[in-house]
Amino acid sequence: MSALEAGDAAALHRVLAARRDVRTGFTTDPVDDDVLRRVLAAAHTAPSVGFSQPWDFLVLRDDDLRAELASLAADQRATFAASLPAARARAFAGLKVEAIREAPLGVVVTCDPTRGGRHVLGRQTQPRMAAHSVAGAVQNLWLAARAEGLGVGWVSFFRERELAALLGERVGLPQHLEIVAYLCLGHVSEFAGAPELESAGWARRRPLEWAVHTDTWGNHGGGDALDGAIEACASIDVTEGEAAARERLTRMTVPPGALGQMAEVGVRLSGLAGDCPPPIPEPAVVAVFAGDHGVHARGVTPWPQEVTHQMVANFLAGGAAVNAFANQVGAEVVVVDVGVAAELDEAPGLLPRKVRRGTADMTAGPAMSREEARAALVAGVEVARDLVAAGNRLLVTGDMGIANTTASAALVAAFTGESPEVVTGRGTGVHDAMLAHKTAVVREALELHGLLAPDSSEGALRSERPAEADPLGALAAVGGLEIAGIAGLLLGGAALRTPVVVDGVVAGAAALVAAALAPTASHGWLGGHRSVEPAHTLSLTHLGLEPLLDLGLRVGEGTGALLAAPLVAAAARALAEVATFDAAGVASKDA
Ligand SMILES: O=C(O)c1ccc[n+]([C@@H]2O[C@H](COP(=O)([O-])O)[C@@H](O)[C@H]2O)c1
Ligand SMILES: Cc1cc2nc[nH]c2cc1C
Repeated sequence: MSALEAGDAAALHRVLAARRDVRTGFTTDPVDDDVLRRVLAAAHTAPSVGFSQPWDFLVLRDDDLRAELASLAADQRATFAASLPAARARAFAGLKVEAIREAPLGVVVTCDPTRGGRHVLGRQTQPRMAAHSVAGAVQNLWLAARAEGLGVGWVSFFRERELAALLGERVGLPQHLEIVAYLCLGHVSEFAGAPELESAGWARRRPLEWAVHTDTWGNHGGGDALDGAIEACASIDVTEGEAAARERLTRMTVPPGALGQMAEVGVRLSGLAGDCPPPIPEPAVVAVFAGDHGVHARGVTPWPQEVTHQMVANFLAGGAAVNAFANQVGAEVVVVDVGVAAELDEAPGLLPRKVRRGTADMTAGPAMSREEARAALVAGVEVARDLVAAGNRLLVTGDMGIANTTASAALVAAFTGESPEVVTGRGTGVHDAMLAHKTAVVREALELHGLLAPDSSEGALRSERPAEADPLGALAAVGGLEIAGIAGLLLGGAALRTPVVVDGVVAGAAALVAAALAPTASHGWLGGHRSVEPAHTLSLTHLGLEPLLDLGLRVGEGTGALLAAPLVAAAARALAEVATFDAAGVASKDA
């Protein structure tokens, strides 16, 4: 008998679903004092650490003061806008982030971290519980306001101490208080059906399943993120979208076939989307997966292993080739540490997902365990999910890992059946003697793990490909953590019907692993460029991917794929924007 009446429970869920963070559409209608009191009373019933009730509510009506607050927020808005990649900045320009002047009331919700003295139950171990309690009060306020038909917008475009100082000066706000929320509150012309940021395409709602872990972290009800991605890839059916694109291409005001490879990219994007025109694949983000390699000890590269983490620092500081190219094409750069040997300091843009500190030497045993290979794949799928939920519509693979062209060559040999002599390349620029040694090391590793195709010395494409039967085993034996992460990104992107641009030889090796795990996933991938590494061309051919660019690049990091990103977007735009012969009144050619 303790549950609410069915109607009351349903009403509660309706309020939860109908609550919006409101930034547009406030009206000038005054808020009735009784209504405001009910809303604040709801906030005051929130749970709090040790029943300390650390909140206070400062109700602001003064127009001049609110105008000053709005100008503080405008400064922070400008700072944020200046930090954004071009495509994001364009989208942000159309978003409203506060209604400080338009809403008739401002409510500053504070937290007194000292309230109750020394012995607040539960706060001595977790001091942040005081502020968390205040956030609970804000949520109560928000829901009660919605039930009363009042809109609330929580504005965080403030530097907290700057806001506190201004409020201290103007209205006597005590300076020992923390400011948890500035809320715009008032009547609204309507409540939107979905969050404004979702409707604007800024971000997407994450499915509940991704957020729920049962018994073990990562178990989302019968499987992990990799299982989920592989299952979702199995249902990719490109037939309708491709057919619609091919049909539209025949009616577009260009001579038949004149769009060349751009048409094929448009067809591919439409196939993946199941629709034509496909969504414009912007904004783009490059995820640079970084890891070290035990095989480095065998002298397969002229560079010291520390260059991996030094280059990661360079990416995060914005000083690498990937940053320059990302700036040029308006993409974001994130770095994912799946296996760098060094400990990395926290930094904006760094996703710490270390599975282990570098792999082991693949010529002495497996580079990693199957569990570790799987964990890095899962990390890649989860990075794809997070980046897509954050609003990205094009994923670009990137890699950093000294000695990873050795691991990539070994994987490409194992998946294509080609010989070590054919697949092994010069990587960062090894000289002839080192190339011969590197090739021998690749052969040794493949032999040790039973991954060498029986007749692979002859160099032709082999029918017997030992890795196909056990892709995870091959990845664990001769792969790399960043290669596994990229394979996960490729699967995660395809699973979400979000195209992924494949970079150089390392991404090519990862794509072979991913395609062996989920063959239909490759419908979601585009060949960004052709690297000079021989293993790259072999993997692209094997996967049926036609590279968009051939610039003689061998940088890695995602550089070549980034340069191709605008071409991918242009292919989608052509399908959306090029008029048909009928619509434009252009005569089609005589039969
Ligand atoms: O992308 C490519 O095709 C490519 C070709 C040669 C080298 N690389 C990069 O160079 C590093 C590995 O080279 P190496 O010689 O140490 O194996 C690694 O960080 C890769 O991103 C990348
Ligand atoms: C300098 C340098 C930059 C790189 N970027 C990707 N791999 C790299 C390897 C080296 C050595």
